[in-house]
Amino acid sequence: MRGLRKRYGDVDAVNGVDLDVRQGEVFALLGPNGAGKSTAVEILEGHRRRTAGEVSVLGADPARAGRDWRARIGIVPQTSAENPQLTVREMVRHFASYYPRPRDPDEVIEAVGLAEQAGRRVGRLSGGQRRRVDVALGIIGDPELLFLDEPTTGFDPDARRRFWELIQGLAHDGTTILLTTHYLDEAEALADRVGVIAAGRMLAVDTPARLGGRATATARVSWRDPDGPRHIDTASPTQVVAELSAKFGGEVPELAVTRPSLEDVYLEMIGAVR
Ligand SMILES: Nc1ncnc2c1ncn2[C@@H]1O[C@H](COP(=O)(O)OP(=O)(O)OP(=O)(O)O)[C@@H](O)[C@H]1O
Repeated sequence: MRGLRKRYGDVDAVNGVDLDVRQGEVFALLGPNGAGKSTAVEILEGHRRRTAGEVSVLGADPARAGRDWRARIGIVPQTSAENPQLTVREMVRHFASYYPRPRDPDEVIEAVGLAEQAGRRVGRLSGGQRRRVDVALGIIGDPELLFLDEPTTGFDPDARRRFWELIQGLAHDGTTILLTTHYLDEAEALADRVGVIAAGRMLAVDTPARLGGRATATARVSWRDPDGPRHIDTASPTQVVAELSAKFGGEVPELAVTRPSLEDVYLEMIGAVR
């Protein structure tokens, strides 16, 4: 996208965003509530009209692309409209019939961890289980490009880890993935690169490890002395650890070397535009 803008009345929801997501990449869009993430993603999906700017998705303009293009993308929207009367298996099979080359419905149900619930009506599932149905419907068409809008909201920790493995598997098989998330650990686990949006503008795009200068940021070396916990902030933690090791003659009690977390740099970044 180049110079993407979306205006609702007098609100600039997306205010001149440039972004390239590469084929085969997992890209995470981060940003506070109301930053413009869903608006941008829905424009890319062809579900929302833009006010201005250029957009190309799999070589087509989503505002004009047709059914063939639609069959090549998969969408897990933020809120879904499932039929509560259908069973999980009926629902997934039904969606499979929309696509020219769908994946096997039972395999997809298994992959999202719903094999045991396959015969249960969607309306009887828990919130997290319904979210897994959404994910199943997003991948049933075997998309080249998958959009995931806050996919793991409501997942328990085990389901989130399993979902990550599913996404890593899809990425490994070459699916390009654009996701939005409020979970920084999710972005760190999944994304090749992240983009931080606030107030409709892209503040930074980088790998999770390098965002906001994380990789070169001052490290904190902390340990326990006989008289209590100690720490030093330093640009050369290896040297500090070597000195401590010599001083203690071996193991340094409670030794840790830490750098700012992705959440630390993210919060600092969005704090600057509040
Ligand atoms: N249909 C609409 N009509 C008017 N304003 C809208 C509409 N949809 C979104 N907005 C406004 O556009 C801005 C961006 O909203 P958007 O849903 O894109 O944010 P988001 O980053 O996805 O937020 P969240 O993390 O809460 O999902 C907000 O100020 C929102 O109130």
